[in-house]
Amino acid sequence: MTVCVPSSLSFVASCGSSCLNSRFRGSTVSVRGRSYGRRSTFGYASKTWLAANLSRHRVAVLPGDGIGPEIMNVTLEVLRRVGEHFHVEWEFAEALIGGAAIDATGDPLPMESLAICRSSEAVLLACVGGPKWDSLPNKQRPEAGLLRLRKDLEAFANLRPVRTFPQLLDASPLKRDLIAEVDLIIVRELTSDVYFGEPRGIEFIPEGNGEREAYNTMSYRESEIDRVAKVAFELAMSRPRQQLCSVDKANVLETSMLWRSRVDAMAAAYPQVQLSHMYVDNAAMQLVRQPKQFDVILTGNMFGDILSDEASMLAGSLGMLPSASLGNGTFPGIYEPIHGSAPDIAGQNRANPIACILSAALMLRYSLKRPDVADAIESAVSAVLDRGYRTADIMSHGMQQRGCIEMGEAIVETLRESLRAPVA
Ligand SMILES: NC(=O)c1ccc[n+]([C@@H]2O[C@H](COP(=O)([O-])OP(=O)(O)OC[C@H]3O[C@@H](n4cnc5c(N)ncnc54)[C@H](O)[C@@H]3O)[C@@H](O)[C@H]2O)c1
Ligand SMILES: CC(C)[C@H](C(=O)O)[C@@H](O)C(=O)O
Ligand SMILES: [Mg+2]
Repeated sequence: MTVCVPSSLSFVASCGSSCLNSRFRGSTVSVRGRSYGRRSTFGYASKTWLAANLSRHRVAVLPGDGIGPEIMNVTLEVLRRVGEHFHVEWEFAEALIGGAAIDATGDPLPMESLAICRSSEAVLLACVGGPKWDSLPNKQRPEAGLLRLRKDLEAFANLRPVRTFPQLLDASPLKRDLIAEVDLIIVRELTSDVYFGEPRGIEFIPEGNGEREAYNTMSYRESEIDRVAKVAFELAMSRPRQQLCSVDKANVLETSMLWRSRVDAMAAAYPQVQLSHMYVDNAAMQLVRQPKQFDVILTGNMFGDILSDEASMLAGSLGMLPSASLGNGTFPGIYEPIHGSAPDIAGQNRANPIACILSAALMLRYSLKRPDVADAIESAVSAVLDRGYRTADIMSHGMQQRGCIEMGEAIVETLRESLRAPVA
């Protein structure tokens, strides 16, 4: 099976293609009788050069709820800036999801949104949910729209990289030495487990004097375990340490027992990978005791959800962690920060847009095959942190606090400065 993961890794992936843009309509300019291509901020490029180097990408943009529109606006500005420099023409196809979609259509994932996502090369999503919709029946909640999107696009492998920025070591409540140079990645299964298992429900117990019982089903098929385990093994192969820790609860749960046996069986095909297993309760503790012991962590949907929020504190904040949700290449990948809609700070210009911006960088790297552009964005984020700019969630002594918009402007400005030279 082909798995849709970074082309920079040692195996092939197909996540939608970048296409040469024959429709580009930039103005041409004439200098001393010679006709040149479109004048960019940075200089002139020949028509032939432009024809060969222009790319046009259609991206579904789903701002969602709460801080979603704020961080998405900033992220799109960053993409526009790098687009100008690298001659990437964007088609941002905006679509509704979550509470915003419920308010407009009654459905957290309208058919039209799904069609827009399916017809795009990648999906860039901010976050969904909020107290306004918390009392709706489960299937009508904003979160149900997100889960349906992941399932419909068969995005079964959710990659959640956790890297500490050296500039943010004091932003974490954990000790500097403990978190310096953490570089791990959680591969979270995303379309099965107790999130999707049937039966599920809340019912009155027969003869229970009005008492209700709620139940969910944790289930995994072998094929579901195998396909995500393969992603994790391949990823581990591509990394210098080549270590894989599979996290489960195989001392109690049948799903985990099956999980462990399938992962063990696959290990024979990857002799270079050093495989270990860990129970999830121990893994939660080890992540804060000695996070540098981890390289690639493979785990199920619910354990991965919880462990990744915990791991975000290694990087200083939930507002720092991006993610990529990938399938086998049939459908576009979904790129989303791991955090939620942060209703407590929504509408206050206090959100950290970096997780969303870094998710856009992952999109460029994985789906759009533009690691050069992704690098530029990641470097600009790092440079802005070097300058001491911080949103409230990563603020520490002596740094300069900025709002969401100002943080975005600083990143765009940094890109403007660092990308001054024309593309050769
Ligand atoms: N992928 C998603 O869309 C997603 C993920 C998690 C939660 N949710 C939903 O979001 C809503 C709120 O859930 P929650 O409060 O448990 O989790 P949350 O992630 O929204 O917020 C948890 C805490 O982290 C802070 N935070 C999160 N992102 C931040 C950012 N970018 N910058 C600064 N601070 C940030 C929040 O202010 C809050 O204090 C719920 O409706 C939940 O279902 C959605
Ligand atoms: C909102 C919710 C459905 C979602 C999840 O549990 O997958 C979120 O917590 C996440 O981590 O993306
Ligand atoms: Mg979560």
